[in-house]
Amino acid sequence: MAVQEIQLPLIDLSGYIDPKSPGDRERVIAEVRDACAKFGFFQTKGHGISLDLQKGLLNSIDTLFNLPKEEKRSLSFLQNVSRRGYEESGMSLRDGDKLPDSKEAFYIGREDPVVEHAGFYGPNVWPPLPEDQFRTPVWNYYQATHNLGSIIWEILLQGLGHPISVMESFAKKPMVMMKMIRYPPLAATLPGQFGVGAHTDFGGVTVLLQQPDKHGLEVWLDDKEDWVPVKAVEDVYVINCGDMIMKWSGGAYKSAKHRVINKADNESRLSCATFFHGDVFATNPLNPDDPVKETVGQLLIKRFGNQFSLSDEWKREVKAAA
Ligand SMILES: O=C(O)CCC(=O)C(=O)O
Ligand SMILES: [Fe+2]
Repeated sequence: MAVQEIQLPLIDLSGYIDPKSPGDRERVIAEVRDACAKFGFFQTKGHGISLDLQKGLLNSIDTLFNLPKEEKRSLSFLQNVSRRGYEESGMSLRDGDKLPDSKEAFYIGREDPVVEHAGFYGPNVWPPLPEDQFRTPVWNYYQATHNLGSIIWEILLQGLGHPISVMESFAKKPMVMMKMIRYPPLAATLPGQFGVGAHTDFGGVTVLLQQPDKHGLEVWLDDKEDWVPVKAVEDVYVINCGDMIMKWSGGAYKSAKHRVINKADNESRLSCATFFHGDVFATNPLNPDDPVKETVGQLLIKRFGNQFSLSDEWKREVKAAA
């Protein structure tokens, strides 16, 4: 089948970030709209995130996951009310999957000094590594992808005819979670086990960095009824829309199923996904007239409520604020 030759659109964002002539921005807005309508995914260059930041982040992820198992376990995200910290291999199992994900992950988010809204906002967990080896490069990178996520949201809003100003009320204090991931070599996974099993992303915009040449991501294309590999190319990001965007855009933008199988027998694979959701109490920015006033927080709880045993306090607060 020719399916292997299908490539996701590659969009140069510099036309939007740093337009050189009239019409550049409109062109990028149209390209992003078409890609998200057709695939829910695209690849991008000209995104404004320096290679130094990308390399610094990948080094930090490598250092983190090379810490002794016990040390990593002591940073468990299950002990943290804001779900920041370490997730061990084998802890994620989706309904319908036979085996849990082989990946291990580490989560950070907004750095809020105190826990608020029972855990939507709060401080991060930082591993006991020298600042210049972990916290500084990771935080700098987080801010850069936070910025890129916001730009993509802006573009998506304009693609449906809304002004950029909608972002002001949507993202005053946006929930932006970052997930650093390591996939074990293929030889170390069980037959039939995935790095990350087939899923759609929950929320808003996902900004994904794949370690260069460490292939493994596959996207489901409805019209081909097949999985399409997305090559891991240096300095090329993968952007995709989550379920919240699909719902809020009335299906104009797709949230596509994807999965990861590390293709390398003897080498691990690193990646990092930044999920730009929006303010916990924000409602639909893609259709401000939407009569359903469901908030980002409520949608998050609906999706993860059962999976992640959220505290009742959390659920009550978000309900009360609706
Ligand atoms: O590692 C990747 O390439 C994708 C990860 C992913 O889909 C996710 O964490 O939601
Ligand atoms: Fe995903």
